Amino acid sequence: MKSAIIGYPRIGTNRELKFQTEAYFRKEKTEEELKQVGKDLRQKHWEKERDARVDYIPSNDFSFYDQVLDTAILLNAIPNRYRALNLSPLDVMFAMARGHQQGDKDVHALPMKKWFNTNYHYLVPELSDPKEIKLVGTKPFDEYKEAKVLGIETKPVLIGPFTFLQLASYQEGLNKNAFVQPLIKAYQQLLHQFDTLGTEWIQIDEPALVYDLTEEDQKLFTQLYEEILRHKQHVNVQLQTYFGDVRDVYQTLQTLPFDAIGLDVIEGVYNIELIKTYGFDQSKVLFLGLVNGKNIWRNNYKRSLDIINQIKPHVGEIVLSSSSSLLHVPYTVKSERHLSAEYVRYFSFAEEKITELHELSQLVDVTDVAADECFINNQQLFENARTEVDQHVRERVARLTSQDFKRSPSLHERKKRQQERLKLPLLPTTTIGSFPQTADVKDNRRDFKAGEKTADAYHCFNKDKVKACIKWQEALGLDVLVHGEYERNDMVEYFGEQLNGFIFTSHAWVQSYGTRCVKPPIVWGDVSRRAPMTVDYATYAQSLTKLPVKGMLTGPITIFNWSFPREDLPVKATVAQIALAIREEVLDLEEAGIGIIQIDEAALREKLPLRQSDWHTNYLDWAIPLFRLTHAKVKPETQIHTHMCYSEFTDIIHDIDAMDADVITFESSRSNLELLQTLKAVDFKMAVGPGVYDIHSPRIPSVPELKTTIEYILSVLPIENIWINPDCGLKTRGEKEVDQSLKHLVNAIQFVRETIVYENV
Ligand SMILES: Nc1nc2c(c(=O)[nH]1)N[C@@H](CNc1ccc(C(=O)N[C@@H](CCC(=O)N[C@@H](CCC(=O)N[C@@H](CCC(=O)O)C(=O)O)C(=O)O)C(=O)O)cc1)CN2
Ligand code: MET
Ligand SMILES: [Zn+2]
Repeated sequence: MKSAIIGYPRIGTNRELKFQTEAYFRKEKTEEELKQVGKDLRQKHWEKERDARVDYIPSNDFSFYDQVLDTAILLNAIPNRYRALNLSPLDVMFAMARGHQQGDKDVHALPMKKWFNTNYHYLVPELSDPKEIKLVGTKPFDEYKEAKVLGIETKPVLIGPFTFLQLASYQEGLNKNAFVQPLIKAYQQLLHQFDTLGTEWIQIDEPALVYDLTEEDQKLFTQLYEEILRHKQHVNVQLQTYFGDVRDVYQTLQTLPFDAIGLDVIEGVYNIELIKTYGFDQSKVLFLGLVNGKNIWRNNYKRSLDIINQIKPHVGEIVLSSSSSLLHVPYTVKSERHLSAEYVRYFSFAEEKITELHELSQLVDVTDVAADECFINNQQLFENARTEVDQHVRERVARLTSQDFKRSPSLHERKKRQQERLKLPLLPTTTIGSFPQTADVKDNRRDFKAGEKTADAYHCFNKDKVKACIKWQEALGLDVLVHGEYERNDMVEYFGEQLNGFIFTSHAWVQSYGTRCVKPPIVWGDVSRRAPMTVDYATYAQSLTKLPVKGMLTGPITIFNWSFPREDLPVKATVAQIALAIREEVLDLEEAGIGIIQIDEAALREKLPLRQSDWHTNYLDWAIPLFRLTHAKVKPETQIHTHMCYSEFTDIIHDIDAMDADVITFESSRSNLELLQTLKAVDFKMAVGPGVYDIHSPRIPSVPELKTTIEYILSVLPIENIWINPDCGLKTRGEKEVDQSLKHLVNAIQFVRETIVYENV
């Protein structure tokens, strides 16, 4: 059997691409130098895959920022405001990704959204003129040729037109339909050009097929591919899906003239049923995704061989594949020099996964598998239960009763008591928690972790930062302060490092967006709290000021969703354990006199099942109560905040309300505050802080634009329910940017407050 992968990570084993790109942003590297870094990385990856004997090696899976943005540019979907900047193509791309502000030029970045149910973010293409949509780029051809020169035949990867249309945004008055014909033409040309190049295979990714599809969606999909494939000649076309099953179009896929279909049988377990029930066109190749592209555990060869054997009778040729792109896992366990071998042998990152694929593809053809050394070694990992059980934690979870999940008194009553205690002004201003993680902050942590600095010196430095941060916020005139999160490498990893049951890595970076990466901790065993995790810094910060300082925690759903989960325990069981640990922390903060506690659930929306029928039963029905578990026992006068990064929760607004926090802040500036109308429509009760500017871009918002935003918010929601804040934490920004942006924010709010007072006289 042959093997394939859908895509490989691209940030570099040591995040070379991140560091070089950021250096380019700072103008310390030239365009040529940056392009060379990309070229070297591509070569390294192709050679690695070739040496691991991957039969179908992807190309065009590389990107300097994001593959959806690349696709938009390939198809000429570049809004005029970016063209008008008169920048080089590379800088136009970065302007679309990050915004651009220089002299009198000032454009926002495109909106950024979650890539399906992952922590990766893509830029939302903006479609405004069907006449403009055409194949203008050459990236897929260039990278194919680049590999060819190295003697490597690759399979170029493209995002398909159906997914592209589903993910794009449309100018008023336009919708998908207007863009169907130009897209068909562009993809026909793509195929034709690959024919000319003699390319053997291309892979067209259509992950949007795993959503619930309406009849109209299904028609659109069929129409697109009937036309695109009508004049297909030499190049073989593989239609690739991932992150779920394709129940709505399974039979359509069989009848369309694809040469291969790629199905994920990890998240899309139901695909196995579909194959067994409806069969599989024998003239097509099945790319069978059974090495998990999103988790980091070794593949269980016995289970994989079982799946292959179940499917084999129904299918012609099978190629073994990853279940998704390997973009979502780190590079290699070889970089983990500090983790004990006892752990490491259970892990498989991208490099190990391509080896697993090769081993599996060999094992399929072995007659006596049970006697095969490679198989035996693999099975040893799965024979004995891996972890000990923490009986104490399991009992605590089992003993929870409905009272543990219910906060009283009512929100309305709490609001009065909290206002008596906090005495906040109208339209209170605050920030989301983190302040810039400048080089000195990171160096301090690096020195400490490398053993070059004592714990005392490490914390001393951080406390000085906290002190300066409090003074800074007081000078700015903010109302509710934060300590700045200087002691945290990341809002999830920090807690992972301190909780029993988690292990953490030193180099296992995964791209989150652009040059930003995360190092998700790994859930190894049962989770519990060893000791208070945040109380020291919180009380220290509060001791420096009379203004309230928010205690800052990450919620259990987000800690879980941004970790690599264990697979031997139901998800909700692990989340319940984390929730108990966070509850202890919440109560300790309250006990220490912290009056406002923020429990971030930035990732709540992310793992909402892709199919609506699963939303409640598989997720919200336990996730929302487990959030309440963390704060249900606090006093009425303790104010609970939560924060969410991605505000697409119109559909689940009642579930958000049921979290029963007192205040929620959320990202909204890149999505034009669309959520506000929903909040108004459902008479949302919690106080809300809709982010008034986008912190993911270095662009500084002006006072007039902030005023306009605030006035708009005031026109929709009741004034006594509104908080004013940026849309997320400030850790990725520079100090100067933050200072200016927050000055503008305070300036704008002072003006608005004065006009309101004036109008009310
Ligand atoms: N887990 C998670 N997911 C999230 C978010 C988030 O905050 N956390 N936010 C949303 C947006 N995504 C984001 C993801 C990453 C970052 C981010 O800033 N990441 C940092 C890394 C943060 C970190 O863990 N830093 C470490 C490591 C620092 C470091 O770079 N160390 C060097 C050595 C020091 C040096 O010389 O630079 C190294 O390891 O090589 C630390 O501070 O300790 C980055 O990519 O730059 C921001 C937003 C959605 N998903
Ligand atoms: C990604 S959500 C971030 C929340 C966190 N408190 C911060 O400000 O960084
Ligand atoms: Zn956020």
